[in-house]
Order: sequence, then C-alpha cells, then structure tokens
Amino acid sequence: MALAAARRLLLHAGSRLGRREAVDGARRFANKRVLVETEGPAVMKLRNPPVNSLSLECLTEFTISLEKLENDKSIRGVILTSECPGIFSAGLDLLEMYGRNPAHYAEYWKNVQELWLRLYTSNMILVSAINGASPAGGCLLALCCDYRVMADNPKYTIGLNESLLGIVAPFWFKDMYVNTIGHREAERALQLGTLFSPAEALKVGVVDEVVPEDQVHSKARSVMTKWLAIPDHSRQLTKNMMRKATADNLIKQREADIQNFTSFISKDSIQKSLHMYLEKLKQKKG
Ligand SMILES: CC/C=C\CCC/C=C/C(=O)SCCNC(=O)CCNC(=O)[C@H](O)C(C)(C)COP(=O)(O)OP(=O)(O)OC[C@H]1O[C@@H](n2cnc3c(N)ncnc32)[C@H](O)[C@@H]1OP(=O)(O)O
Repeated sequence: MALAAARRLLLHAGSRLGRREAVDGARRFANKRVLVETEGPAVMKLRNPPVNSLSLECLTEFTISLEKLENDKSIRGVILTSECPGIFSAGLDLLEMYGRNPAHYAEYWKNVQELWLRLYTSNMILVSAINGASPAGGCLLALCCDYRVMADNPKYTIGLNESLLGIVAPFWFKDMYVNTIGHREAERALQLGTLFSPAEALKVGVVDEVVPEDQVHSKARSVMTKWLAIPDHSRQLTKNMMRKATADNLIKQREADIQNFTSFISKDSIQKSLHMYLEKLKQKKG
C-alpha cells in the first residue's frame, strides 16, 4: 500500500520534472536513478551508483520512465545505457533479496516482473549500448532489447551468472536466454553461470555487435536509425509474434512465480549463500 502511494508520488513528481525541463528547452526528464533524453533518438541512462543495482526504487523509476516513453507517441525507439563508469548494471539488488521479510521479497519480485514484462513486450525499438559489466539482471535488461551493442573491453562481462550465487535464474530469464542463444548454449551457460567476455558474448550471440568503447553510443545510434526505417506496424506485429508466447508464459503464472521466489529466497540455505556472496564482494575490495 505504502509502495503504491510512493509510486503515484514518483509518477507525479516525474511528470512535473519532465514538464519543467522541457520548458528549459532540453528535451529530457529525469528522476533520481534514471535520466531520459528525448532529443534525437531517446536515450535512457541508468544512474544508480556505484553499480546500477536494480533496487526497488530504481526498478520503480525505470518502469515509470518506460511507461512515460510508451505513452509519448512521438518516441519510437530508445537506447538503453548507463551513466556509471564501467558498469551497465550489476543486476538485481542483492540487498533487496537478503535479510528482508517475505512481504518485501514478494513486493520486490512483483516489480522485477513488471519491469521485465514492460521491457520485453515494448512496442518501441530498444537498443542497448552496453558500456560496462552486465551480470544477471543487467544481462536481463540487455536481453530484452531488440539489438545489443557492447563495448570491447575484456574487463566487462555479461551473462546470467545466478548459479554462481547459489540461486537459480527463473524460468522466464531462462526462456529469454534460450530464445537468444539457443537451448544448448543456454543450458551450459546457465549451469556454469558463465560471464562472457565481449568477444565470447558475440560468438555465442548474447550480443549482436562489439565495438571499441568510444564508439558504443554512436554505433547504437546508427543501429537505431536503421531500425527506425522499418514501418512501425509491421515491426511491432513481428516483434509481438516472436515474443508473445514467452511473455504469456509468465503472465499466466505471475502469482505462483512470486510465491515461488518468496519461498525460495527465504530459505536459510539460500540466505546463507547470498551472505557468502556478499562477503566475497566485500573481500574483493581487500
Ligand atoms: C526462484 C528464483 C530465485 C532467484 C532469482 C534471482 C535472480 C537474480 C538476479 C540477479 O541479478 S542477482 C545479482 C547478480 N549480480 C552479480 O552477481 C554482480 C555482483 N557484483 C559484481 O560482480 C561487481 O560488483 C561488479 C558489478 C562487477 C562491479 O565491480 P566493482 O569492482 O566495480 O564494484 P564492487 O564489487 O566493489 O561493488 C561496489 C559496491 O556495490 C555492491 N554491489 C555490487 N553488486 C551488487 C548487487 N547486485 N546488489 C547490491 N549491491 C551490489 C558491492 O557489494 C559494493 O558494496 P560496498 O561498497 O558496500 O562494499
């Protein structure tokens, strides 16, 4: 209830801010964690430092920004990228899944589902400019896009690495992975929790193109120009034909998926795995 009210407030605040910035001449709107520029091809920048983890607030602001873009009929495509140096997104926020209560887990998961459904079934053209590390939920965001351009920096990796954390990618993450890289590659990468270098990601099909780091944005823009040349109605119907079954698979069992996530993540053994993983992240800093 409190979260729904917060969402309404954010939506209201977001649209006020959007109007004010538009009056200033810069066609952009922003909330704290997502900046959207609508001059030229629309660009959505995640800015939730240090690592663009998808906290509940970040998910909410992302979903609201997307909703606003979908409602603006002049926007046909969006480039998704990051403002955090070296990080596209560290994925779901581990602190939303660790040490909380079942009601929180359920609320969080509902918002993860919501963002995924909106992104994956968006009528807009989505191109990701992957300018940094993109594990798990970060990879999920990229996989929702129609085209993925990644920076050629071997320090940046991408993939669904959930099994390394002692957790399991849900069936709809898996479905999208299979749709993108095929069953055999997905089966292997999911079990091993593979984080692919840009070159490997290109080879296996996790990304469509790898370019020098300073060209990621210009390449994403030129890809967008090419896609914008296709009539919307035929592209949208085709996208819908390709993606509907995968989205419907979640839509028909959303509540059961929330229950499943909540009971899985609440288990002592899973909480212990997450604790160990968080400790490992801390120790890495030394
Ligand atoms: C039935 C279904 C059940 C479950 C399904 C759940 C599906 C889950 C999907 C997910 O997305 S889980 C998240 C997976 N993400 C990761 O494994 C990434 C972990 N992070 C990293 O590998 C690195 O942080 C990095 C993204 C490569 C960046 O490295 P860098 O050296 O630049 O930063 P550092 O590691 O020092 O991190 C800074 C700071 O941020 C915290 N952090 C990192 N990732 C997350 C995260 N995903 N959530 C929350 N917090 C995160 C990290 O602990 C550091 O915090 P500190 O400064 O307080 O120590």
